[in-house]
Amino acid sequence: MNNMPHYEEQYLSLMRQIWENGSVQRDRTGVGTKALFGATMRFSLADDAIPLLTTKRVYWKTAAREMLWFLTGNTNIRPLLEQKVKIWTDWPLDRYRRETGADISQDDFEQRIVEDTAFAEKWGDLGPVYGAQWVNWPRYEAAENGLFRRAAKGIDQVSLLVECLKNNPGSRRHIIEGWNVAELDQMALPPCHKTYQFHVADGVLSCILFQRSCDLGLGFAFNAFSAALLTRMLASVCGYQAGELIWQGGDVHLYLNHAPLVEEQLSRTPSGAPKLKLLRLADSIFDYRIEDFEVVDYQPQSHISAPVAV
Ligand SMILES: Nc1nc(=O)c2c([nH]1)NC[C@@H]1CN(c3ccc(C(=O)N[C@@H](CCC(=O)O)C(=O)O)cc3)CN21
Ligand SMILES: O=c1ccn([C@H]2C[C@H](O)[C@@H](COP(=O)(O)O)O2)c(=O)[nH]1
Repeated sequence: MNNMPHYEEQYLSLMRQIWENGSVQRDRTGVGTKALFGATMRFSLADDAIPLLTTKRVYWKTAAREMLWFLTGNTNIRPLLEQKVKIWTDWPLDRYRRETGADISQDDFEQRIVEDTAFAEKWGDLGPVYGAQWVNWPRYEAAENGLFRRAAKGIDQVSLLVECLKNNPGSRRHIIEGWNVAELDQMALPPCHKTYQFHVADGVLSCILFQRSCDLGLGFAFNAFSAALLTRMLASVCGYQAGELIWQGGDVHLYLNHAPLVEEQLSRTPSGAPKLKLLRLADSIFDYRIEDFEVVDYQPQSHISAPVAV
């Protein structure tokens, strides 16, 4: 064993700092948070290292399925539910209950989305969130009489990024941006992990993720894993090694009703060095499948459940 602090110590010390010194905020959800503004964590991605939390089990396949769904450009929760991924159900369900007054259970709502195509189209869409902006950022072109119309195909930031990483590695413009100001009001939630910037140095690809708002108890574990996975997929299709994930948070918070999670997690000690294996080199960033990913040497402590603030 070496004497380097475990990568997860950064996470636990940020959690402790927020819990002890964060400012109490009345937030949008009404739950209330303790928050701190501005934080950075750095995680190595070299030699298949992956920033998975070890002080609780993280269902990384859920996060990987979500990332693959972003890359398809789909914004409907139906393909997620078909894979039993339920992390986005609360928002459409909330809207359905509000707009119809129906008293439907989450299970029944999810089943209806999977079985009824028309229902899924009407009630399962999140609006132009991540995937829509990543691979189909809307463009407008001049039409008759000085009017404009939406072009059939939007801008595929992901494909452009791959080309740019391969052909112009020294660029300082390797960015995927989710914050489309003109469409924020149509989104179920404005993007949290809003800006990804990549950097190539000596054949090594690194990523900075800027996350404007971070639910440190629940969302972070997914966001860090997903960003690392995206970096690994990009490195692989571009022929680079993966270097580092630098995570930067704006409003980083702990929901006040996460006290049991926070206290339990802060009592635990991180251990081990999980690795993410990409089992196949895909032809394109869009060709990866969940079966292509394997995590080894991951022996986390038990899962800690916590309520999600809607
Ligand atoms: N308050 C809040 N926190 C979030 O992290 C979050 C949102 N809202 N809204 C949009 C998405 C949805 N995300 C979510 C939602 C739920 C879980 C969650 O419940 N995770 C559990 C179980 C995961 C599973 O079933 O696989 C966990 O313990 O990690 C995680 C991320 C991330 N985002
Ligand atoms: O990927 C995600 C998505 C969402 N979150 C969290 C951060 C906040 O707690 C809420 C979003 O609420 P806003 O009022 O829009 O900030 O969801 C996350 O951590 N990661």
